[in-house]
Amino acid sequence: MEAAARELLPPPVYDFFAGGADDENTLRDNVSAFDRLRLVPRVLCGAGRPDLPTPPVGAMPVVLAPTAFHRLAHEDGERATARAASAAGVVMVVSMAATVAVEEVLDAHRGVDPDAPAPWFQLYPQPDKAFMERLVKRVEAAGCGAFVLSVDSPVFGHRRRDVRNGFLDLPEGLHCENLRDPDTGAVRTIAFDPRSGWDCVRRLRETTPLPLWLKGIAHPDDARLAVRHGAAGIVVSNHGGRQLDGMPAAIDLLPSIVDAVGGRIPVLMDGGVRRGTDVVKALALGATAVGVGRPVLWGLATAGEAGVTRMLDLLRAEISRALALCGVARPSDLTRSVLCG
Ligand SMILES: Cc1cc2nc3c(=O)[nH]c(=O)nc-3n(C[C@H](O)[C@H](O)[C@H](O)COP(=O)(O)O)c2cc1C
Ligand SMILES: CCCCC(=O)C(=O)O
Repeated sequence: MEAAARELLPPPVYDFFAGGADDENTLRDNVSAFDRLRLVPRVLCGAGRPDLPTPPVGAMPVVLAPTAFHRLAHEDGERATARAASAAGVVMVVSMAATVAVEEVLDAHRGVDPDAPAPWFQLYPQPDKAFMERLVKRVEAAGCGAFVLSVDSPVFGHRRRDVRNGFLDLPEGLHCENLRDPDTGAVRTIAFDPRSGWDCVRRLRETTPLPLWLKGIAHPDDARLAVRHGAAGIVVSNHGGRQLDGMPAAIDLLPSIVDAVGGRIPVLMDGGVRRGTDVVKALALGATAVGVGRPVLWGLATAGEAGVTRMLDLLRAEISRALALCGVARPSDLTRSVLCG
């Protein structure tokens, strides 16, 4: 699907989606680290056909990671993504930098299956606290089920492809609709705030009763702090290799964080998940579920809603087959013993 999307997208847009920070070492490692892990199945387990539902996320152990600017991939943008997520019963994490307003994304989602798990909403900490509070209330009113605070972006990563391509602003007509002022119609820009600290988490928890996840946790000490600050869960992530180049692959960060959390809250991971066997490996290392970022964009670029649906169908079939081949009945039954060494 990536190859097909690359044919269709303007090269600077493909590069913005595909690229990572600086030398892209972390970007490449996210994928290759999965390939270095090997699975050792058990036989004659009599596990039957696997059952994929995965609380607290959805119909399978996969969520759609928040990615910016879906209308760069397809005219319908986040509406198309939401319809595919709704049909599949998986959680879509709507980016703060979505190019469709959260109310319209939620309408599209409800239009397919009103009983599907509600989308979650991703936030970057903003220095303007009054604005943050208004946005949180707006997102609650729209019907999102949780917030995901991305804590890995005190400044924006340095993406050399974008610098080379002069890819700085959204093209004419596309805007971050969640940052539009309802009174003036003006759209503000997303701030990346190096002064934000744990008080931002405290404040958000006081602002909303919805579960608050922290995304971009890499250090076990931060995982413990997240638990202490009442996070509903964490997402182990290096932002798809787009922030600090030189970080370990996300899958290699996972085990020590799972150990630090000790089962107190669910741990998700994202970065480099491309196959059902990658999902199995992450779950074996203690993740409750995984996020996929770029695969959603490739699906969108190739065929809009149908492309995202196709991507999710492929993943679902691969997860189911991999679980069956490992002799495991459900995602939560996976343990480290299925991994070699
Ligand atoms: C084009 C693009 C845009 C992204 N935009 C956001 C964003 O707005 N907010 C956020 O928290 N993460 C963002 N991410 C990071 C993803 O949520 C996720 O961590 C990453 O894509 C996972 O890696 P994968 O693409 O290898 O699956 C973005 C990633 C990409 C590739
Ligand atoms: C202004 C949001 C840009 C999102 C993005 O590119 C990323 O988070 O990687």
